[in-house]
Amino acid sequence: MATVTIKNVWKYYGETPAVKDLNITCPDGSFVSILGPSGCGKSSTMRMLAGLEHISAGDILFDDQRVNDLAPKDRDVAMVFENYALYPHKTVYENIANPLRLRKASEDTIKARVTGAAKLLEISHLLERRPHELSGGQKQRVAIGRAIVREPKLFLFDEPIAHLDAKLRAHMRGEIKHLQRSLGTTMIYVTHDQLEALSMADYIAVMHDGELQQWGTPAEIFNHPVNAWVAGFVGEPAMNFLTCDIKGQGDDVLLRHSNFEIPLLPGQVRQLNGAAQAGTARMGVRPDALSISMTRPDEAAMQGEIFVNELLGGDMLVEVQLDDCRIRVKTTPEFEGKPGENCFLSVNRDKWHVFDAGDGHAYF
Ligand SMILES: Nc1ncnc2c1ncn2[C@@H]1O[C@H](COP(=O)(O)OP(=O)(O)OP(=O)(O)O)[C@@H](O)[C@H]1O
Repeated sequence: MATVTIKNVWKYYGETPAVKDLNITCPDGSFVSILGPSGCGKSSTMRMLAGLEHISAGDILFDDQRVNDLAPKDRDVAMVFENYALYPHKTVYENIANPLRLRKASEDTIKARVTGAAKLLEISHLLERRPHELSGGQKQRVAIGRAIVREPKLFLFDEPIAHLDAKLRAHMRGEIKHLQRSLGTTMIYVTHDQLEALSMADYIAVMHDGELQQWGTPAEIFNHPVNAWVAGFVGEPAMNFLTCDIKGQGDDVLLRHSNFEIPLLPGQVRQLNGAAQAGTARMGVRPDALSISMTRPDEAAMQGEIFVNELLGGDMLVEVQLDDCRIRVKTTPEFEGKPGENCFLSVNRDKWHVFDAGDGHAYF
């Protein structure tokens, strides 16, 4: 186990920076997800942690040890990739045993660790098979087994379940989280899938364009995004954004859209801190922080027209045309409004956000 510190780390490929001044501390024994879209620098970060990529500037420390110049084999790190790279001609047992054989471990140690890992991963019955006789999920377990037997101080998982089908992915999310908890080994898990990060990690590092946008627990990232980019990236269905004017003075401040006006709560006025008063701002509201009705509930309600309804299992997602934009509302499957009908939307006033119209930082 190890505390992993990434300190002012940069990665350049030629002139182009792929990772820009990254600072992250992953506590010992924690499950940390590095989350971001394709090209944001996730894999470059992982490869620097593993020692597969030179660090252009900055330091990486495992506990107090600076590992910048340590060869991959000396870092005591086990990696699992999306491509599990099993040896096709070897049995599952031998695939899992391979790193121990390379270390010249004793036959007793190999047997104990391989059977232990197989039991943990529930693949004991597959030990004599070869990779072509396994499903995608089973192959991934073998790859994880091969990482576990090394008993490393750090696991690096790079999109390990991205290619599995949705049902198996959901299952493996739980399995990997459970595994990390039972082993207690620090894990850094790269994904572009916000649901994976939110459901598995103790802490999430959200990256965009090589830069760390936000570090926090899943609840902090989801409920208090630091900027409009994080707010829009995390959460499914995605947050709605509306450009509004901010009007008023003192404690009486309103968010005004062509369609509605919402008075800010006193705490929200303080958080705005005068910075965006008398200007434009972006209002952000998640689909489940809105409620929809067919009659006007109060003066502050937004008025729109139902564009389309989508039934998503236990929820109904309603897309509403609001002047020149569309916003999405989560409601129950019993909702009876039909496309083309007028409707009203109310905002849960504790659960909306205001972002700066310029740089997008969150006021609240
Ligand atoms: N070996 C390389 N040479 C040049 N540029 C590279 C190299 N590897 C990555 N890059 C560039 O660095 C940036 C970050 O790439 P990286 O693979 O770290 O992103 P990522 O977030 O892991 O993306 P993905 O999810 O698609 O794998 C991208 O713009 C990519 O094109």
